[in-house]
Amino acid sequence: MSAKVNDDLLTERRKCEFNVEELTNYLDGGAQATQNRRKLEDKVLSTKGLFDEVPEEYLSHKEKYENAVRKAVVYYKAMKEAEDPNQTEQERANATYRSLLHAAVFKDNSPFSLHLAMFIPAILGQADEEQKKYWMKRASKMEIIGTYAQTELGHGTFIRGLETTATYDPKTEEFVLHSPTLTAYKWWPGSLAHTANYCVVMAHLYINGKSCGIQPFIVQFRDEETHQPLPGIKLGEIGAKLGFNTVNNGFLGFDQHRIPRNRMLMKNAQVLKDGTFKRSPNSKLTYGTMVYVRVVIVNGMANQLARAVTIAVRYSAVRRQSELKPDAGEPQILDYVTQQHKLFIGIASSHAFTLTAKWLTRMYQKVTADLEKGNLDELPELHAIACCLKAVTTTDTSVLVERSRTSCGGHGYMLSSNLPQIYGLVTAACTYEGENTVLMLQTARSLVKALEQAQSGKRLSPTMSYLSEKVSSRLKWDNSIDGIVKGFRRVAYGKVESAMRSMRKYVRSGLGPEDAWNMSSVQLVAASEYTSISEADIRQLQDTYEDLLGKIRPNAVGLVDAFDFRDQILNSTLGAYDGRVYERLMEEALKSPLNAEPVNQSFHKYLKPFMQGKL
Ligand SMILES: CCCCCCCCCCCCCCCCCCCCCC(=O)SCCNC(=O)CCNC(=O)[C@H](O)C(C)(C)COP(=O)(O)OP(=O)(O)OC[C@H]1O[C@@H](n2cnc3c(N)ncnc32)[C@H](O)[C@@H]1OP(=O)(O)O
Ligand SMILES: Cc1cc2nc3c(=O)[nH]c(=O)nc-3n(C[C@H](O)[C@H](O)[C@H](O)COP(=O)(O)OP(=O)(O)OC[C@H]3O[C@@H](n4cnc5c(N)ncnc54)[C@H](O)[C@@H]3O)c2cc1C
Repeated sequence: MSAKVNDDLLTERRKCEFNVEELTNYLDGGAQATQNRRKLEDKVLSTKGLFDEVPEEYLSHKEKYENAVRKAVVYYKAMKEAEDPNQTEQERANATYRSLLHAAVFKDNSPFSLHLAMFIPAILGQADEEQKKYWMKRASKMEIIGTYAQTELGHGTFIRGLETTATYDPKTEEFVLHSPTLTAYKWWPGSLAHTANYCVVMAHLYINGKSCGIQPFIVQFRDEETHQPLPGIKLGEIGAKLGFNTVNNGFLGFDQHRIPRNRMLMKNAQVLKDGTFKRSPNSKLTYGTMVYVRVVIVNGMANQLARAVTIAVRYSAVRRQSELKPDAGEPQILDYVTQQHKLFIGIASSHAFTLTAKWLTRMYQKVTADLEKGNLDELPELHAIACCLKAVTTTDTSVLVERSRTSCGGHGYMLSSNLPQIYGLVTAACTYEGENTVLMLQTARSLVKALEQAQSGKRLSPTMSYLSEKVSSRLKWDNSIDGIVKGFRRVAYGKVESAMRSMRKYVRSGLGPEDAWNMSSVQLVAASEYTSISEADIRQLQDTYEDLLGKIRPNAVGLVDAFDFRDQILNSTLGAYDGRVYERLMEEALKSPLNAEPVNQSFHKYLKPFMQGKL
C-alpha cells in the first residue's frame, strides 16, 4: 500500500495559520529542548525488541505480563543508553514526560511504573540522609525493584484506618510486621505481585503497646537470587482489571515478619534503639509521597489528553460522513460544529493543564525547599491545591478522552484505535492517589476555613484571596478574559458560601459539625451555582464560543501536530500523521488470530452439530 499522506490532511496543513514548530518548541521549553527530545526518541525507538510482534490485546493475561516485563527491561536499558550526560536530570525527565515515550512500548503501562513513580520518590522524601544514600544507590540502578504498599483490602482512603501493624521489639531492635485480619492485607500496589522484591510499606507503629501513628518502612519481601517470597510473607496478584493489566498489582500479607530497626524511613519521625519515639514536626509529612505524585499526575493528564485529541482530530479530518448541504458531497466530520465542540475543548484543556502543571510544580518545589529549612507554613495550601488539581484534571481528562473516543464513531471502539486503552489509563487516575471526591472534600475543608478567616477580617494567601473580595450581589458581566475570570471567582465564592450557609443551618437545627459536614458534602463538592450570571450573559458567551470554534477550525490539525507525537507513541490506527486510517484498520484486523485460518475449529466442534440437530 502506498505511504501517501491523505489529501484532506495535506489541505488542513496548508490551511494552518500559525507556525506549528514554534508551538512545539513552546511546549518543550525551547527549540533546543525539542531537538533533544526528538534525539532521545530517535535513539530509543530504534531499539530492537522494543515492540510487539503480536498486538498486546491478543495475548492472555499471563502472556501480557511476561511480555511487558520483557519490554520493560529492554526499554529501561535503552533509556539509560540514550541518556545525554550534558543534560540535567530535570531536562531528561521533562523530555521523557513530554514525549510519552513509554506509550510507544506499552499500550497499557509498565510493570516498573511504581518503582519510578513512587518507590524512588518515597525514599527521597521519607528516608534520612544515610538511608537515602544506601537505598538510592541500589534503587536508581534497579538492582532492587520496589513499590509503594499503602492501600489494604479494607482501607484505601482512610489512611489512619490501616490495620497492618509494625510493633517495635527493643530486645532485638526489630520491627515485627503483621496483618492481623484479612482486611489488613495490602491490596493494589503495582509491581507487587511478581515484579518487585522490595516495597515501602505504610504500617501502624506500636511501641510498648502505644500507637505512634502510620509510618513508612522499607521491606524486602522476595529473595534477591531466587525471587521466592521470604518467610512470613503471603503474596499474589489481584486479578484482571479495566486497565493497568500489565502493572502487576498485587496483595501482600505479613505473618510476624521481622525487619531491622533501620528499615523504618526516619526522615520525619524516628525510633531510637531503646524504643524512644521522636515525633515528626507534622504527622502529615508521612503523606508527602502522595502529594508529589498528585502533582506529577496533572502533567501526565495534559499529555495523555493531548494524545487522545491528536488521534481524534486527525481522524475527524480524514473521515467524511453524511451531508451538510445538498449535492456538496460528504463533509469532513470536523466541519460539524458539534464535533468541534467535542474536540477543541480537549485541545484547550490539555494546554491549560500543561500550564497549570508547570505552576503547580514550581509551587511544589518551593514548598519542598521550605520544608527542608523547617518552614511548614505553606504545606496545607499545597495539599489543598494538589488535591483539587489532581481531582479536576483526572475527572476532566477521563470525560474528554471518552468524548474523543466516541467522536470517532465505531472505529473509536476498536482497541487498535488505542482510545479505549488511553481511557483505561486516565480513568484509573480518578481513583488512585486519592479518590477524587475525597480529595475535593479535602480542598473544600480548607476553602471553608479560608472563608471563615476572610469573614473575620484575616488576610488570605493569593490563591484564596478571591474569598475576601467584596462581592456585589449583581455581577456586571463582561466577556473579556478578565471578566470571565471574575465571573468564575464569583461562582467559586458563591459555592463555598452556600455550602457554609447550609452547614450552619444544619448545626442550628441541632446536628453536630461532622453530620452537618456530611449533609452539605454534595454542595461542598459541586454546589449549585449561586451565580448572578443572567440568561443574556450566557447567550453572549455562547456566541463568542461558537465564533471561537470557527477560528480554531482551520488550525485544528496544526494544533494537534504541534503536540508532536510520533506515530509509534500514538500507537493508533486512526491517528497516524499520514491519515491512512482505512488501510491501517484493515492491516490491524488481519492480525487477529481468528483470521489465521478460514474455518475455525469451533465450526466442526459445535456449530455444525448444533445446526444439523446432532448436539
Ligand atoms: C527513566 C525515567 C522514567 C520516568 C517515568 C516516571 C513515572 C511517570 C509518571 C507519570 C504520571 C502518572 C503516574 C503513573 C503511574 C502511577 C501509578 C499508580 C500509582 C497509584 C498509587 C496509589 O494510589 S498509592 C495510595 C494513595 N492513597 C491515597 O491517596 C489515600 C488518600 N487519603 C489521604 O490522603 C488521607 O487519608 C486524607 C484523605 C488526606 C485524610 O487524611 P487524615 O484522615 O489523616 O486527615 P484529616 O482528613 O483528618 O485532616 C487532618 C488535617 O490534615 C491535613 N492534611 C491531610 N493530608 C495532608 C497532606 N498530605 N499534607 C498536608 N496536610 C494534610 C488536612 O488538610 C487537615 O487539616 P486541618 O485540620 O487544618 O483542616
Ligand atoms: C489502578 C490502581 C492502581 C493503584 N495502585 C496503588 C499502589 O500502587 N499502591 C497503593 O497503596 N494503592 C494503590 N491503589 C489504591 C488506591 O490508592 C485506592 O483505591 C484509592 O486511594 C481509593 O481508596 P478505596 O479503594 O479505599 O476507595 P473508597 O474510599 O472505599 O471509596 C469508595 C467510595 O466511598 C467514597 N468515600 C470514601 N471516603 C469518603 C469520605 N470521607 N467522604 C465522602 N466519600 C467517601 C468515595 O468517594 C467512593 O465513592 C491503586 C488503585 C488503582 C485503581
